[in-house]
Amino acid sequence: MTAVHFGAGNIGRGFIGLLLHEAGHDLVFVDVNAPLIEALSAADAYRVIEIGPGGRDTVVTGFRAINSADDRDAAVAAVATADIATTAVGPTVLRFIAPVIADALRARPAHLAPLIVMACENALQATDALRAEVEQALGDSSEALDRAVFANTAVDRIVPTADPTDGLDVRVEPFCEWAIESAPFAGSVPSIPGAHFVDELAPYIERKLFTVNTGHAATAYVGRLAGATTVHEAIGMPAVRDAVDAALRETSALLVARHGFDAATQDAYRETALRRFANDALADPVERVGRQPLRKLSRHERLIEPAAALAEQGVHPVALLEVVSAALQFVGVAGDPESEELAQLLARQSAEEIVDTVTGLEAGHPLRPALVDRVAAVQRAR
Ligand SMILES: NC(=O)c1ccc[n+]([C@@H]2O[C@H](COP(=O)([O-])OP(=O)(O)OC[C@H]3O[C@@H](n4cnc5c(N)ncnc54)[C@H](O)[C@@H]3O)[C@@H](O)[C@H]2O)c1
Ligand SMILES: O=P(O)(O)OC[C@@H](O)[C@@H](O)[C@H](O)[C@H](O)CO
Repeated sequence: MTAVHFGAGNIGRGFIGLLLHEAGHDLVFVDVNAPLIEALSAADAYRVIEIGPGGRDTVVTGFRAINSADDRDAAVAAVATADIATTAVGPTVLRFIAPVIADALRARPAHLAPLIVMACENALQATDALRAEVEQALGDSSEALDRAVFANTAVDRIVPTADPTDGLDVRVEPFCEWAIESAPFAGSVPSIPGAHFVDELAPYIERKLFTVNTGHAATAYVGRLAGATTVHEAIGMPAVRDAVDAALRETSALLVARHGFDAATQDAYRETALRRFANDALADPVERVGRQPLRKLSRHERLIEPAAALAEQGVHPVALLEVVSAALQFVGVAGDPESEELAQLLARQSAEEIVDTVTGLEAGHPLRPALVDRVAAVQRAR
């Protein structure tokens, strides 16, 4: 069995690659980072090191690596005969992966079972988004889509920015969860012991995105303004913790109402997330967790989506709006082009325009007046 994984970064090596290896797959990592591909090609093993209470080490073997920027044909050929193709490249990169998968489906031998495609990104319905890009890339040959099964997933494991001295080894938190929707497999789900299959993914991905990622983003944005450099340092500051806790109580109320979670179970899930953020062994920089503020402030992401849904129910999401204000101040971050773009937008556009271009919130939406006020206040303070 062979699995091709796009994106040999933190989650690629430290989570998805590991679980597919443990499921018995030979791995093919596809990436565009030349030094990383060279290092993987020269190695026959790397370690996944769990840091924090209960952590263990695992060795991953049985992989090869392809630089799709240099040898696109090799990437297409690998996917064309693989059993599984996964991605962990970031939601904004999926459109660059799609043409490779499209060409692989065109070339896929007819006798092979459908390719299982799963995007493992922090976004709602990321695999559906990838499928739409693949369909567009296929153009007139869209019948080739039948040679694949597309399944949405929710992935959860904090993997901080790699320490350059670790080489290919990856430091990860002990916790992990990979939920995969079962419906696309029509009763014949693949064997991935580290993952679990669920009838309906929406409750899982929304709970994860609007608890772990909303809380993480809140910790990073509010913490950075308070002078913290890491997530654990930030969550250790009482004022930051209160702000994060308040935002997560708002999203918890939404999740309980929307998906019928037991309130006590959601409370425990929220507390677990806060404990995970406090893992000082991770030393996770606030810049990694806050990265790409424009993506994180977009309409269906971890801040605006729950705030908008609450406003639609007549609830004023005051704590989430505090986090949005902090996110709007994630400017001047070296190596993050979205941080620079945000600064430019704040300088050049009106508050109304920024709400349109950054958050995409509809005209007449009940959250809009408060959001415009928040943007204007951040602009005035600059
Ligand atoms: N790190 C975490 O804690 C974590 C946890 C859960 C989910 N995620 C999600 O996983 C995804 C990846 O995050 P990460 O932290 O591993 O990022 P990362 O930057 O460590 O890895 C991304 C990799 O994708 C590669 N890449 C970029 N463009 C590519 C292309 N066109 N083709 C192939 N590879 C390409 C990069 O070179 C990089 O190696 C994101 O969607 C993120 O939200 C991350
Ligand atoms: O990867 P992002 O940029 O969407 O979000 C940053 C972090 O919140 C995220 O990577 C978490 O560490 C992860 O989602 C935990 O499962």
